[in-house]
Amino acid sequence: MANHMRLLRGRISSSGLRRDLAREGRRFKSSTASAVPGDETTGTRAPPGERTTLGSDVKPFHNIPGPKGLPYVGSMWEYRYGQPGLEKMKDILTERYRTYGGLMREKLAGRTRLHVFDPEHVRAVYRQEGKWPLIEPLVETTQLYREQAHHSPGLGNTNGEEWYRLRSAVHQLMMRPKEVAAYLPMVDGVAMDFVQRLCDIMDKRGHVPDLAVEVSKWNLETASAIAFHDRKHFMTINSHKAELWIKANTTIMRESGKLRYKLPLYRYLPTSSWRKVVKAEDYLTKECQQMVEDALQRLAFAEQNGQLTDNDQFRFMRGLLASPALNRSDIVTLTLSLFTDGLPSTVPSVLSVLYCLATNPEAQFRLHRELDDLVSPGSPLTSDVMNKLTYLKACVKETLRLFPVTLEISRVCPKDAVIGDYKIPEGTCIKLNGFVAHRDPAYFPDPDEFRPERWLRTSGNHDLALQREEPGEDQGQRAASDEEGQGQTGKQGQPDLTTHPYRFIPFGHGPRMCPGRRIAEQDLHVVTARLLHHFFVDWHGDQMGQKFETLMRPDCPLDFSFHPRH
Ligand code: HEM
Repeated sequence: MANHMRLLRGRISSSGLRRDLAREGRRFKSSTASAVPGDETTGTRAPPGERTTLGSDVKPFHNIPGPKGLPYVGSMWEYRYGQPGLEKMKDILTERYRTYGGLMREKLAGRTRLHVFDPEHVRAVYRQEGKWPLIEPLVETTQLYREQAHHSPGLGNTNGEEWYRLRSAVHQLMMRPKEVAAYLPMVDGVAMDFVQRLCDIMDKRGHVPDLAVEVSKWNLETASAIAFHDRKHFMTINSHKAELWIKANTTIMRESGKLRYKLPLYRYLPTSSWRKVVKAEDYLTKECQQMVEDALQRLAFAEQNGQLTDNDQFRFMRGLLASPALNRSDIVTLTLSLFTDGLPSTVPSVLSVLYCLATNPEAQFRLHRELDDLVSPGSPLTSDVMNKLTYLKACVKETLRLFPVTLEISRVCPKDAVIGDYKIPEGTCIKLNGFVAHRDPAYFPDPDEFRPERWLRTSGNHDLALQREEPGEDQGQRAASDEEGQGQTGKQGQPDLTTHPYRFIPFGHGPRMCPGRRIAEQDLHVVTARLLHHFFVDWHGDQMGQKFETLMRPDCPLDFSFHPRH
């Protein structure tokens, strides 16, 4: 009990947030330094004509529409026990958007949240987020567990100076394209082994039992190759170990998603859900500590024996060790993030890409043609080849539009602001629900169709190039240039919403943009290239949807078949 009470002072507890807000206030006045080294994302300008200051005609916060709900618990019961139920969170939020419009206010267990659906309002939130944006923890139970166990909090679970210390230590290491491209040969090697693994285990119909688990093992193998410069054989001899990792991660994401919409009793009492989470977190942390220790020993041995012959050996570990700001606990937590964050994000995205291609044979044929031109089974995928796979990248982007992994991006308002003519008080918890724009015909014509072509444009020499238009694409520079207007101007001087830079930000934007983005994209591109070069993929199931378990994953049995093409 005492432990639970102590946890009230958690790193992103309300008092912690107040401290962070006070610090933020100081920095807004004084700081001109960029948020993370090499990042000049912030300080975006307001489009001409858009208000940024508080005036007498600004409407009060409580006038923002939203469900009334019960006293204190607010609309929590509707998510937990209403129709269509928590798993269908995406549908519930879409319905809320239809009912209340681009801004919606609701209360959940005493906490008022502002939901922001409209890309123009999303832009307004990003514009005032500052250089050290404040968030609610990505996974609240993980934040609480680490606080209790005195572990380093990890990037998505902390704010202020602690966040900056961690983020600046790994930012270049994870986000610099050159840094990530150094892992390409290893990532490609694992993807080729994965193709072989599918060939080995599929039945005569081309059906792979437990495909989601197999893709998860591929992801763990790729992540361990990057993190530890080691192949752990999770797809073969150590597959049982991988299954334990996958199970622990699934437990955390599932239970955490449920606990988010319950009264937070687990903060004071060891409820059954909380005990499951602690067991899973204990397992993952202990295993990761062991793997980090093992990697450090191998690295020391290689150093002592003059075996470190090139920079790519133990690249990630050496990068972490080179940062004096990081202690051993930070190194374990950051490595754990690299190792497991792909499970609930990259893995469902791979499954969704396969689904989109299997159910859109024309797109699949076009991709086959691109791959046949550029990829050869016996040769490694080089950066040069990857750069030319424009249709493949458009397929991945289009999949993330139709099947986004995250429903909400969190921000806490660092100072009083105006969004959509309403006053938003300092400290307001904001949820950016940009995914509704993904299915809005104003932003994406024929939004329910899988049309990778919408991401392609013809360049001067008639080659197809991938559009670079979401602000996250290049860390915000483009967003800054697009701040002049909605995007481009369409017919009759109306803003053309189909080019709005905030209509599609699957990895977020600004200094807190997903640091795993480049790693996730490389993993997705490479594995899709290898799988689709080798197989024709078919789908035999019903229409696939998504279910909510903190993040989004496929909601139905994965009835694919894989047919070798060559
Ligand atoms: C398809 C795959 C993925 C998607 C769509 C995705 C998406 C996101 C989004 C939307 C955010 C919030 C960004 C914001 O607040 O503006 C985020 C944060 C984060 N992601 Fe990812 N992610 C993916 C994969 C990964 C991977 C593979 C890793 C680890 C290697 C990772 C690590 C993180 C971390 C640590 C944060 C918190 C960053 C911070 O608060 O500074 N993500 N991700």
